[in-house]
Amino acid sequence: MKLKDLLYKVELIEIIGNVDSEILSVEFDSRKIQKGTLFVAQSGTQVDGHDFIQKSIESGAITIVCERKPEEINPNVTYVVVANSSIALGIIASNLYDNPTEKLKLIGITGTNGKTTTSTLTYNLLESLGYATVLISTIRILVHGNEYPSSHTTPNILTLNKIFSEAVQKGCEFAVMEVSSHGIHQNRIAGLHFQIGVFSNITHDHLDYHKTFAEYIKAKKKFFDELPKSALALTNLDDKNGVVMLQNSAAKRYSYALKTDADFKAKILENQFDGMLLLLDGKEFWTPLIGQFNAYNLLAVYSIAILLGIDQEEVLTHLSKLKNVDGRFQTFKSQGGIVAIIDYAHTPDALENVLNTIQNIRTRNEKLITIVGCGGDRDRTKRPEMGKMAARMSELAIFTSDNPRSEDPEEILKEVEAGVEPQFYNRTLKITDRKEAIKTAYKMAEKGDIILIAGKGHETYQEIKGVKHHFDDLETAQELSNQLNK
Ligand SMILES: CC(=O)N[C@H]1[C@@H](OP(=O)(O)OP(=O)(O)OC[C@H]2O[C@@H](n3ccc(=O)[nH]c3=O)[C@H](O)[C@@H]2O)O[C@H](CO)[C@@H](O)[C@@H]1O[C@H](C)C(=O)N[C@@H](C)C(=O)N[C@H](CCC(=O)O)C(=O)O
Ligand SMILES: Nc1ncnc2c1ncn2[C@@H]1O[C@H](COP(=O)(O)OP(=O)(O)OP(=O)(O)O)[C@@H](O)[C@H]1O
Ligand SMILES: N[C@H](CCC[C@H](N)C(=O)O)C(=O)O
Ligand SMILES: [Mg+2]
Repeated sequence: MKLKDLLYKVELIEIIGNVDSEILSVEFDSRKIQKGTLFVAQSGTQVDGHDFIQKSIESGAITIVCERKPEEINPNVTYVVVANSSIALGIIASNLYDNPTEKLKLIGITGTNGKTTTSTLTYNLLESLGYATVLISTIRILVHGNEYPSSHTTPNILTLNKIFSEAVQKGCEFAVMEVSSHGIHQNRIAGLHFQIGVFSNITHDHLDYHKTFAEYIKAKKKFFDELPKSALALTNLDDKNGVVMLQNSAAKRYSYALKTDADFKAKILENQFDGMLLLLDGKEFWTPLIGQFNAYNLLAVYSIAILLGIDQEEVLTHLSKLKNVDGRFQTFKSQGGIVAIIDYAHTPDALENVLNTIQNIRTRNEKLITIVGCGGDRDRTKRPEMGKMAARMSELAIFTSDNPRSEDPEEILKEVEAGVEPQFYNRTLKITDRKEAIKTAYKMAEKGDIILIAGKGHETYQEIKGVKHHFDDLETAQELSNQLNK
């Protein structure tokens, strides 16, 4: 594509050189440059891409998009100076792939918890209704059933446009994606054309990155601030920040809630281990999904479908057939009658929600054993909070490793244990090896007891010092319960 076509709608400060050159590829990483590449230099959390401009030219870059021109100008290279490189990259990426999101109805879901669940359920609903759809999620990327590798909750903007463009070619009509706060803050969604923006909730997470809760809220709010007038914005009014999120949005506003008046409402009539009976927008509705948080997720999915103009009866019929998302309150009953619950709760709020859900359903004639840990190189302030919740709300809490990454697992666990209230000290154990922790839980459990294995959900690895070792909570629970005849 010609450089001038790629730069259409990019806010330019200065151009040095020829804009008629033919660009063969676009990259933001100097290590991936080939001949004829346009390199976008952007500053990051570790290094500044501007420091790699020279290297990228040596590797074949013929155009540099940057915020500051280098001191030395190469006469064979075109320099495009912009105010913000990552926003420019978003617009260039859209142009490169012929603006695919203008041809799709794109739904973006943001919030601390519930993004994967809500986006996956929305994808499953739309597909079951017969609409070809794209899903971009933490667990998987699906283009009308075809799976692509997924490494981030919100991939980079080049990958996103590439996938959306393939989706358009395959005839997809809808796209649903998770929008993470990192993604918003780093402009990984710049230039995308959203039809609906959804806010689920905001609680404690990622303060290592955003520093303060106010900055974290600001990052999420930016998504709604930037939605166009033609878009719809849907918020959860039961969340303290549900109103604030949309207050500066030009989009048409809608709301959902369980506890207050809203455009879309639901009420839990029955909540059991095998499902829930809901009153959804005035209609009784049975779902195999469990727990209040899933009532929110289902209500959000229902609202999205209605806002997309799909018939209510059809939506309810297909919605009631949707099953749990992998690793989200996934239950496994062993031959000895012990119930394991595998859940991705990795924030204090999610852990509290899951424990509350279990408390509301259990008979209390049984023990609840919670196995939990906290990730390394992630928000450390979550650790004592999660330790406190697990010990307070279970008969036994076993603290164990959850992707220690570059950190010492023992040190992470000390920070988790530090949150335990003194009256509950005798309810906790520390078993650093996750498999040993699960084994101990099964050894101590009897028929009818519940083991909550939290934090890793669908993950199939344990990341230690840069190496991902195979580890799967569900698989391990199945294997050990069998081995122990439990
Ligand atoms: C903290 C963070 O989000 N980092 C992301 C960010 O990297 P960065 O800003 O650190 O990049 P950097 O290394 O400083 O480099 C700056 C620039 O120089 C370029 N560079 C760098 C080196 C070089 O030799 N040449 C070169 O050109 C880089 O390509 C980049 O453009 O931009 C990269 C490219 O898009 C991401 O891969 C990377 O994700 C890292 C791996 C990551 O772990 N991110 C997590 C925290 C994340 O994004 N998580 C959220 C979900 C969180 C949640 O809600 O639970 C997600 O959306 O997945
Ligand atoms: N609507 C919700 N409100 C609060 N907690 C929820 C909600 N939905 C799910 N959870 C809890 O949070 C965990 C993570 O859910 P999910 O993966 O859907 O969230 P996410 O926002 O995609 O997370 P991530 O940011 O890590 O991608 C679940 O395992 C469950 O414990
Ligand atoms: N998207 C989240 C997932 C955390 C999952 C937990 N298992 C961990 O590794 O901390 C993150 O990267 O912070
Ligand atoms: Mg997710």
